[in-house]
Amino acid sequence: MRAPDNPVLGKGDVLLAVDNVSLGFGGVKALTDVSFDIRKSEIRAIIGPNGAGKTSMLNCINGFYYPTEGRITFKGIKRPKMRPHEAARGGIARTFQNVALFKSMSTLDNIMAGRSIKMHSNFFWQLFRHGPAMKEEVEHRRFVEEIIDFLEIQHIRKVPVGRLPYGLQKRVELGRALAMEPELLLLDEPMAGMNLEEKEDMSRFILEVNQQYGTTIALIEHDMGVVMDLSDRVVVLEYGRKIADGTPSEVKSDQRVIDAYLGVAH
Ligand SMILES: Nc1ncnc2c1ncn2[C@@H]1O[C@H](COP(=O)(O)OP(=O)(O)OP(=O)(O)O)[C@@H](O)[C@H]1O
Repeated sequence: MRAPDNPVLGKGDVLLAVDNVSLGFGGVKALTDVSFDIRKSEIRAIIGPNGAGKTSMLNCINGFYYPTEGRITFKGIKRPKMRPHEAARGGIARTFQNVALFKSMSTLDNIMAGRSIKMHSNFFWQLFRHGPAMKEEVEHRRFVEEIIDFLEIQHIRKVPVGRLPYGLQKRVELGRALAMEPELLLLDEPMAGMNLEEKEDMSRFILEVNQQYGTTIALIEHDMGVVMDLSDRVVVLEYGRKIADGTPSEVKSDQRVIDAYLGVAH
């Protein structure tokens, strides 16, 4: 029997399942037979040395790549081939290793751009900011302002993001992803390039998003302190294969994980 299109999942139910996924680029195998799941309302980390296949995995989950083998099931439904914007409409939003914002646009406009995925009125009405579009825009703007308050970025709401320091750009990018009200939020190295204070702020926001809104989060992160503090469960990849999966303390004491990280400068 086919699952309903929008099943109501409770905390701890499997939200996304990755089953035997492999991904190849010509002769290079980025992922080999990887399986794991992400449960509703958890913070799930994906870790591993450089080139382990972490970003490739996120790209499969949000539709940038389609697995060569295996399948991905989201909310109980085997995912058809889908593009990133379709995944976003389905409830999967992400941020990128290198910030991907509209640099000449303000913080507010970048976050509004993320919100546009939720807007229903057609282009004709939006063009004239009239009728249904007007009312809709007011509501969406209110939601975006809430995100701006939540992320404590009121002071930069009108600033073009290209002029902001990197740590703040990362925060705006998080805001844009939150504007999509995702069920699953994918964060690719959310702390990369940040100083200690910025990392603490970002950790706090990630925890608050998870706890206040119940948003399920999967993140790639190299800072092991952050990973161990934030995540409920950790999956470890090495050379495209899964080598461990468990709670932070289980993973930390796993000999294969210790070996994989020996000599790696993270
Ligand atoms: N578009 C692509 N074309 C060819 N090879 C690719 C492509 N994307 C990734 N790869 C290869 O797949 C492997 C996994 O790369 P991936 O970026 O997923 O690793 P990663 O764990 O995210 O690494 P890092 O921590 O350095 O970001 C690497 O060998 C990489 O060179």
